[in-house]
Amino acid sequence: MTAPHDIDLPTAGSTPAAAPNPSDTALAALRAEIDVLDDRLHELVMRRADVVARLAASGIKAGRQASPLRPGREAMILRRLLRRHAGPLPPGALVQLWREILAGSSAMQGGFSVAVYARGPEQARLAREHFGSQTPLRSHETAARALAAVANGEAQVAVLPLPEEAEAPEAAWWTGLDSPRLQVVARLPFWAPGGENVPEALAVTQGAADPSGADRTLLRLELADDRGRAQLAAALTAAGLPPRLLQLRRDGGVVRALAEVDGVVAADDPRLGSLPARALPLGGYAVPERGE
Ligand SMILES: O=C(O)C(=O)C[C@]1(C(=O)O)C=C[C@@H](O)C=C1
Repeated sequence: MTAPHDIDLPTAGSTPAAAPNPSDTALAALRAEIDVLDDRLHELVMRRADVVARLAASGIKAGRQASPLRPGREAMILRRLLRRHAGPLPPGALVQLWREILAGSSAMQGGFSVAVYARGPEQARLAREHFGSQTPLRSHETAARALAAVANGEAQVAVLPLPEEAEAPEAAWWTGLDSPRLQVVARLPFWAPGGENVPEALAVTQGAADPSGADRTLLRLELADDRGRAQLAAALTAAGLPPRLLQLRRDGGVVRALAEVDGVVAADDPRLGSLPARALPLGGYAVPERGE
């Protein structure tokens, strides 16, 4: 026998429980699916961080370079992921997710901060997006000050504007870059939608970049005589270093050129010896990815 209070009888005037709305049920089911996937993703992100911690603790990288940053390796990771990427998530969102992960990985390996000299808010934003939302970023009044912060170990990376031919002598930071101590190691942004004129910047650290498999080098050329751009381009091409870009400056009596060439060119590369100029590699970067 059931006790009377166990029987669920509708009482006069009460309304029956509302049937669940089918769209609410569907929403709850999809959100439950998302929760399961978020847990899995989180698990993997934590496992990845454990591997980076093991890498850092092993000391394998110790002493090789002042900064934990390996832009070439990061470029290889991002290129591989972009190649396998499919589905509706925009590639820019994929890259930004990994930029946060990679920045967090660098921070885990010791102090990691960035000195920024930006000509405008867009370049400052590039630094923030590339080095993640959590990385300490400090703005400097001049490129020289941002470089000094890296040279004295206050920061691990300087983010500086891409050189422009017509800029003032004090803005042309590359003319005095203390290479090979300080070198260009990355070009920002690594990924951007194609077909747009994107603002860009260069990153400088102590020591050289690690090659990524598709790289470019910046060469500083100091010319003994004032030869023209076409002549210099021809000499570079004849040496096996056809320039993708060539900026020429005449500051006081000194003629300097900045050339961007394909591949990784070291200071002892024999091709540099045949040039009609003193040539010094200023570092280089992984060729940035520009979307369709
Ligand atoms: O491969 C390394 O050297 C790492 O430190 C790991 C890692 C990563 O998280 O994948 C982190 C930072 C570097 O800039 C590159 C890669």
